Amino acid sequence: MRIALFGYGKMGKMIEKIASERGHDIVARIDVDTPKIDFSNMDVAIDFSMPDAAFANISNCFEHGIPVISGTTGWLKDFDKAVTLCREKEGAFIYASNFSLGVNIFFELNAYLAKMMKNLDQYDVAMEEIHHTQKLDAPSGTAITLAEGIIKNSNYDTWKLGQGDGKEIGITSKRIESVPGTHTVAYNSAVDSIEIKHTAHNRQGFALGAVTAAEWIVGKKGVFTMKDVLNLG
Ligand SMILES: NC(=O)C1=CN([C@@H]2O[C@H](COP(=O)(O)OP(=O)(O)OC[C@H]3O[C@@H](n4cnc5c(N)ncnc54)[C@H](OP(=O)(O)O)[C@@H]3O)[C@@H](O)[C@H]2O)C=CC1
Ligand SMILES: O=C(O)C1=N[C@H](C(=O)O)C[C@H](O)C1
Repeated sequence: MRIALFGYGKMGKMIEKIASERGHDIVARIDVDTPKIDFSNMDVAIDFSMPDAAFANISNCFEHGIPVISGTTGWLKDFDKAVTLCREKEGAFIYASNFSLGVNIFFELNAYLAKMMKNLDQYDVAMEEIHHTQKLDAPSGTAITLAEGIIKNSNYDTWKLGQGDGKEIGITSKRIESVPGTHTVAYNSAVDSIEIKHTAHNRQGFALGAVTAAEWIVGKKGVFTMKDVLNLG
């Protein structure tokens, strides 16, 4: 498969390594100053760039009929526009705030736990995410997906950065040198706490998930999620 990388930073380089090990060709490494992109020479695009760049990259690929795997976080204000354009152009699209198998299992666990806790008013939920100091967005995309999973399955109706209040899920974002990504969801009462936690040990899981999604999407049309790719739930 011929893969174009939009964004060739920490994730772009890890994806190149995993994709090459799986026998794929990296045909383009696109950065902010790439003068001209040859869309005729790629089967799929994988975008791990920057919040301000993602939507333009994704739109450009749809305009040229290229399926897109999108891992960049912090651009979701434009997500609905991307979905509409994908459908208009009969393209193919997967966005995931987190491509790792472990986090996608964690998303399911989070939804299940939220359902169990729904009517137990003595517990308040709180979330913490920890990432490396170069991360541009807060809270993390994964924390937002976890909050959405709780909102869908509980009486909480929104989230906010910092301390939550009543029906708000409070999310604490910490930035610590070189942490790949740690997420904790805690239900706290006066007598105990229940916590679920996912810890990424490195970036390989994210990259493998993105390459797996790219392998899966070629030849398909539509807007999909990692649940479709991984056959979860
Ligand atoms: N969904 C998931 O599973 C995961 C998502 N992420 C997300 O992926 C994104 C990238 O992460 P990471 O690789 O760590 O970040 P990096 O900062 O290491 O890499 C981002 C790269 O994008 C480049 N870039 C800037 N503008 C453009 C543009 N217009 N087009 C293409 N590339 C551009 C940057 O170049 P330059 O430095 O020259 O500006 C840089 O090389 C983040 O949003 C992060 O949150 C990260 C891990 C997992
Ligand atoms: O920026 C990162 O590094 C990561 N970003 C994603 C997010 O915002 O959730 C996924 C992962 O946690 C690493």
